[in-house]
Amino acid sequence: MPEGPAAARTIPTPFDHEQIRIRRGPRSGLTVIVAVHSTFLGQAIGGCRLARYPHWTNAVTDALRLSAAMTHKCAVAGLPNGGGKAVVALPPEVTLDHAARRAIMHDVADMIAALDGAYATGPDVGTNPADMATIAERTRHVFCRPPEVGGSGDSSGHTAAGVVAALHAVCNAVFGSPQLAGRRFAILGLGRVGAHLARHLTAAGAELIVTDTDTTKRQLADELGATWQDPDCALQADVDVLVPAALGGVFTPDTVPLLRCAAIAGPANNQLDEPATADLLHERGIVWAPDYVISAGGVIHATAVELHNETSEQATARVLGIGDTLERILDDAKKASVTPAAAALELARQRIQRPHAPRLDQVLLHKPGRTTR
Ligand SMILES: NC(=O)c1ccc[n+]([C@@H]2O[C@H](COP(=O)([O-])OP(=O)(O)OC[C@H]3O[C@@H](n4cnc5c(N)ncnc54)[C@H](O)[C@@H]3O)[C@@H](O)[C@H]2O)c1
Repeated sequence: MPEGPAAARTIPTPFDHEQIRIRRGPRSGLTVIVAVHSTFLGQAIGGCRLARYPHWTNAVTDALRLSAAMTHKCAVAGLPNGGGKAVVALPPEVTLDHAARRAIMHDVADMIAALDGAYATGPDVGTNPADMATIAERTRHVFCRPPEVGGSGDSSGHTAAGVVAALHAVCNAVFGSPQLAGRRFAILGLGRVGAHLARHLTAAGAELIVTDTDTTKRQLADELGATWQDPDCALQADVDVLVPAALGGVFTPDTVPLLRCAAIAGPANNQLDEPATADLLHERGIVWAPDYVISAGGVIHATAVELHNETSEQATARVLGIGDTLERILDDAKKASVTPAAAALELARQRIQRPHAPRLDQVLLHKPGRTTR
């Protein structure tokens, strides 16, 4: 390993985890993965994802990438935390009743408890504050339980608030005005965050195209007077800003040439199939606001309120700071003639140092090879 200042500023790679635990849950029978990417800045945090995967190994890949992105997210947000993620791999055909869901959450909770504070979880795709209350029955390392049991509740409104702050910054950088009124947006995914964004953008006077694979969400589109399109069409919509708010991997060498937007800014985690896709977007003149920068509102709010005892107003002010952070990143990128992705990574680099090499006894089942960077 090289020594000196350059080495000290090296960021952990996506496959450079401190701990990866994979276990078949004794109650649920499902594969549960907990990936702790880094605790260098503090306790690793990141949501618990409950999603369908063709095979549990796909869930491992997801956990590795998502937990690494959480390290970047926390660093850029200025949080004293590292990145982690819990993923439960649901086989495609399985449906869950109440008892099965509790069993899953207790399996997740026991794995978190065994990490002895290295990682704390919160809601993510497929889980909610009530699930966090179930996890809290077996470990205290959990965020966003419902307010009635002492947590800060659903984080999606705060995530959306951070994205809105980022959208103002993007519009300012790309169109010379932070105004959202009259701009055209396409929101891909009308889930918890996407629905908040759709309501906010409509109220701000923006023109909206929306989509979701769940066609029951069309009701919200009708309510808001938004144009409904199917997911493939919406991706190619002729809009000012595309707002990915569903799952990751949307932008690939195949989809980038189809895009007709000026900018992309949305909460979906891991939007690029590979980091190099940021260069393809840049070459097409499309400004990509790095997902981990602008989707940090939920985690910023939850940690401020639940860990640092800040008031909701103080926490909200921090969330809105995402707009300033993105403005700085877009400005740095322009000055250095690099992509916003590269400028964001440099900001993360300045805040993260490479953690100590993992102890072998911490890597219980799986330690993928280090990638070149
Ligand atoms: N909830 C938060 O606070 C938060 C915080 C940070 C990042 N994120 C990320 O934002 C994204 C959305 O989160 P959420 O909490 O709203 O999730 P959600 O599960 O509530 O919503 C996701 C929505 O996307 C839809 N969808 C799935 N595949 C789709 C596709 N191919 N095309 C269009 N729609 C599709 C689903 O039907 C669902 O309505 C996720 O990537 C999540 O990791 C969420």
